[in-house]
Amino acid sequence: MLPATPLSAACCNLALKEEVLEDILDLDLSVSETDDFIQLVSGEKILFGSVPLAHRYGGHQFGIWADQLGDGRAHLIGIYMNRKGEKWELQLKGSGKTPYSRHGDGRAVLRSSVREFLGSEAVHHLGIPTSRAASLVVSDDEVWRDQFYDGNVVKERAAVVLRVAKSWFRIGSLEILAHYGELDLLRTLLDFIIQEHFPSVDVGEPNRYVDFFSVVVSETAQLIALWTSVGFAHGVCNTDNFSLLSITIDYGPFGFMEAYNPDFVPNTSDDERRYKIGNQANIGMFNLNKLSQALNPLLDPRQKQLAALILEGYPDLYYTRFRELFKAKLGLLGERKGDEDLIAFLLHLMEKTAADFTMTFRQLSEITQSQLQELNIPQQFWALQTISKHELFPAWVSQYLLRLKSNMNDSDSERRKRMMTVNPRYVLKNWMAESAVRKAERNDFSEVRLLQQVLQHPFQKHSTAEKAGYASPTPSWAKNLRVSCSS
Ligand SMILES: Nc1ncnc2c1ncn2[C@@H]1O[C@H](COP(=O)(O)OP(=O)(O)OP(=O)(O)O)[C@@H](O)[C@H]1O
Repeated sequence: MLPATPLSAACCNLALKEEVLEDILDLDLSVSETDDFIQLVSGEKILFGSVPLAHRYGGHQFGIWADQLGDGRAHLIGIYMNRKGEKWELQLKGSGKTPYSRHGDGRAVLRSSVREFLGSEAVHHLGIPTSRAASLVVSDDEVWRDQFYDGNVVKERAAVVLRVAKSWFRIGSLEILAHYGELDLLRTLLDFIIQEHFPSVDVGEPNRYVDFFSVVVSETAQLIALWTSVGFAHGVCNTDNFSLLSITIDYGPFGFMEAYNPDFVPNTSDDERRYKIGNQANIGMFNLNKLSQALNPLLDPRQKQLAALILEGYPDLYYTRFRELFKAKLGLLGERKGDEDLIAFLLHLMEKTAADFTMTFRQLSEITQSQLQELNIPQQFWALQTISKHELFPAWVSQYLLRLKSNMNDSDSERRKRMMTVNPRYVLKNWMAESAVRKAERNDFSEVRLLQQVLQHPFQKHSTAEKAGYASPTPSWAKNLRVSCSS
C-alpha cells in the first residue's frame, strides 16, 4: 500500500467536472458535498479495498534516455467499472511523494493543475482521445517552484487533480523493462495490456506484439493529426508522455496555437524547439521507433522486419488523416486533384500574415461564399481580415470557390453548417487559462467554471464567452505569455 500525502485541512476550493463524475464514475453530484468525497479527492482517504500504487516507467526525454522515472507525484487509487461496463483507472496527481519522486516534492501547483483540469476536458470536447479530469482541489499548502529555471523560486499553492483514463501505460512503461532486460515482466505486462485494451489483437496469436504495434502506430498517427487539426501543441512529447492507448496524457506546458506558425512551441523551456507543433508528427515517428525497440527482444527476425515495415507506413497514415481533417475543415467533399495544394496555400498565407489559426478556419465556416467572392470581409471576421492583407489572398479565394463548386449535392448553408461542426469557435488559448489561473490564485474560481462550460461546447456560440472575448483577438496583455514545464 502506498499512502498519499493529503493536502492540509486548509483545503479550500474545489472544482468539479459534473459530466465525468456522473457519466464515468456514476456519482450523483450531491456526493461532492460530503466530507468523504473531499477526503478522497485530496488524498486523505482511500476507498475500501483500494491498494494505491505508483507505476514505474522510464523514457526518452528530449531525445535522450532518462532512465527510471515513474509516477513521482501521482497515485493510482483504483479501477472503477462503471454502469456501462467501462473500466477507468483513477489517479490523483499532486498527491505527494512516491518511490519514484527522486528529488521532487510529489506536489503539483495550482497553475498547472488548473491547466490540466481545463485542458484535458477541452481536448475531450474537441473529439480527441484524452485522459479526463473529475475534480480539482486547492489548498493553502506551500510549494516552492523555480518556474522558469532562472533562480527565481517563489511560493505557490498545492493542488490535487483526480484524473481518469482507460489506462495510464506509456511507451516508457515498456522501455524500462526492455532496457533492464526484464523480459518476462515485459511479456506479462504486454499480454495484460493487449488483453485489457486491444480487443482487435488476439493475445493467443504468436504475432500479437506486431499486431499490437500496428494498432499503436495507426492510432498515434491519428492522434497527432487530430492535434494538428486544432492547433494543439502537446509541449513535452517525451516517450514517457506518450500513451500506449494513444490518448493525450500529461498536460504540462501544452498550448493551442494562436497565430499560425509551424515553429510554435508552448514550452518556454524547449530552447531547441524540438516539440514545436510542426515537428510533432516526426516526434511521433521517433517515439514509435523507441516503442519498436522496446518490443524487439520479444520478436523473431521476421516479426522485426514486419514491425519495421509497419513503422515505415506511419508517415502515410499521418498524411492521409491530416488531409482528411483539413479537407473537412475547408468543407471540401470528394477527392480532387489539387486539394493538398489548396490547403498548403492557405496555411502559407496564414503563416505569412500571422493569422489566428482557430478563427481563420472558424470564420471561413461562418462567412458566405458571396461575401468571400466580393472580398468584402465584414469586421467581425477579424482573422480573415488579417489574412486578406496578403496579396495572394484573392487568388486563394478564387481557387477555393472554384473547388467548392465541385462539391456534389452541397449548398452554401450546408457547407457552413458542416464546417462549424469541425472548426471550433473556442479553444483553451494560453491567455484564457492564464486569466483563470490568476483569478483562482485569489480564490476566485468563476473563470475556471466559465471556461469549463464554454469548452464543453466549443463549436457553439456562447454569449458569455463572446463577452469574455474568447472568440476575439488575443488581448495585448497576453502577447508574450510564458508557459513552463516546471509544474
Ligand atoms: N514535483 C514532483 N515531485 C515528484 N516527481 C515529479 C515532480 N514533478 C515531476 N515529477 C516526475 O518527473 C517525471 C517527468 O515529469 P512530467 O511533468 O513529465 O510528468 P507529470 O506531469 O508529473 O506526470 P504525468 O505524465 O503522469 O502527467 C515524472 O516521472 C513525474 O512524476
